[in-house]
Amino acid sequence: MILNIAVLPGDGIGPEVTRQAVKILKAVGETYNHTFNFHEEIIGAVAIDKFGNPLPDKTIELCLKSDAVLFGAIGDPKYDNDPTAKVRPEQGLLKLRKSLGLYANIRPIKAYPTLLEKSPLKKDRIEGVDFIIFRELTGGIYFGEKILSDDGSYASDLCEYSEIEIERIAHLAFKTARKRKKKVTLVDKANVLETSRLWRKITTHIAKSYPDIQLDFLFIDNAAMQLILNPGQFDVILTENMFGDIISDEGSVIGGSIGLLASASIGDENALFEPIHGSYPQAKNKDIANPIASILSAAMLLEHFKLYEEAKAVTKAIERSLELNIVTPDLNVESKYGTKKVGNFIADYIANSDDINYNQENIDFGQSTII
Ligand SMILES: NC(=O)C1=CN([C@@H]2O[C@H](COP(=O)(O)OP(=O)(O)OC[C@H]3O[C@@H](n4cnc5c(N)ncnc54)[C@H](O)[C@@H]3O)[C@@H](O)[C@H]2O)C=CC1
Ligand SMILES: CC(C)CC(=O)C(=O)O
Ligand SMILES: [Mg+2]
Repeated sequence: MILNIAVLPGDGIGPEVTRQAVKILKAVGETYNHTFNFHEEIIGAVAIDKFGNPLPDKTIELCLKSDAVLFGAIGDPKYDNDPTAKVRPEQGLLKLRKSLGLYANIRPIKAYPTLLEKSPLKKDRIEGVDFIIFRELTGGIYFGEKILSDDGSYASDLCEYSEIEIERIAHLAFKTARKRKKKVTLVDKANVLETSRLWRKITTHIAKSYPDIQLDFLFIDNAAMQLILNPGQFDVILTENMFGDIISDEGSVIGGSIGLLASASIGDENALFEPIHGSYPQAKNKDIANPIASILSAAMLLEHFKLYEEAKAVTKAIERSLELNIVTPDLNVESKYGTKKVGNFIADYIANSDDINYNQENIDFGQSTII
């Protein structure tokens, strides 16, 4: 298969982790005889520094003509600490999602057997946990009209949703549940918000076309608690933009690190693959950021193009790195392995298959010649 992949590393740890994902895709391409072409462009704070624009036209054009986008992260403390900044890195990502019509952000969350002890949550609560959050990505409060009064004493963010925005992601969630444990939980705040009541009405209507799927409702405040108390109850969570953003970071605690959580942002015409974490500026250029979220996002890209065997090879290599404790310091504070070495191990494992006897003491890291 030939794929043209736009690579947007972005800011902070974005370039480091994305480099590992590209390395893994190159290993997959070489091992399974695919041609993956990579074209890089800027987005976020680096693009503001260069062009005064967090999403330059060239970047959108590249994404629109590519088969898929691999995104790193955006954000920089100089904007986070300046609430008056008019141009912000995050606007680049929001505009990109809107421009590409990426309305469904799919965030799988699972507890890896080898990491059960790494989570601050009790083992018996998280064992076997495996659910997916379907987060609406181009509507809601992030995209509604924003007002700041001239004297700066009043601000407003409008939360809006239309029927079609809810319908299209709800169908995706129900279809996915059909292939899983057949349960959809709509997370909202329908006791207070008009938009949430619209979500309930439309989702209840759509559920009639999926009689084999159980539809449950949870208010967001309760859902935030249930996610910690009893995460095993979830299969597919369907929710609006901001609630999905928040509960997925919370859910990452189940796996042991946000550095493990990948996502696919899907539209009718385009697809983008991105870790759920941000630019983690404290770790920039320190070779400590966990690259697995980015590498798993690359695996989701492969699945999107029905390259299931290839995606499996990536997840198997990741699982092996976790089993061998070849992990970054977020999963083992005493780890001697950094971002690059974890990436190298996973790339080498894919290229050499599991015939090699990986003896941790004998691993010659850096032998990966791919990047
Ligand atoms: N999709 C994106 O590009 C996102 C961008 N941001 C931006 O990122 C910047 C930092 O935001 P924060 O709230 O600090 O969120 P963050 O996700 O960058 O970091 C929060 C914490 O998560 C952990 N973490 C994140 N990524 C990790 C990785 N790969 N390996 C190990 N640990 C990791 C670290 O402990 C870190 O302190 C801000 O400018 C924010 O706007 C935040 C979220 C998403
Ligand atoms: C940085 C924001 C625009 C979004 C965010 O936090 C996310 O997509 O997870
Ligand atoms: Mg977020």
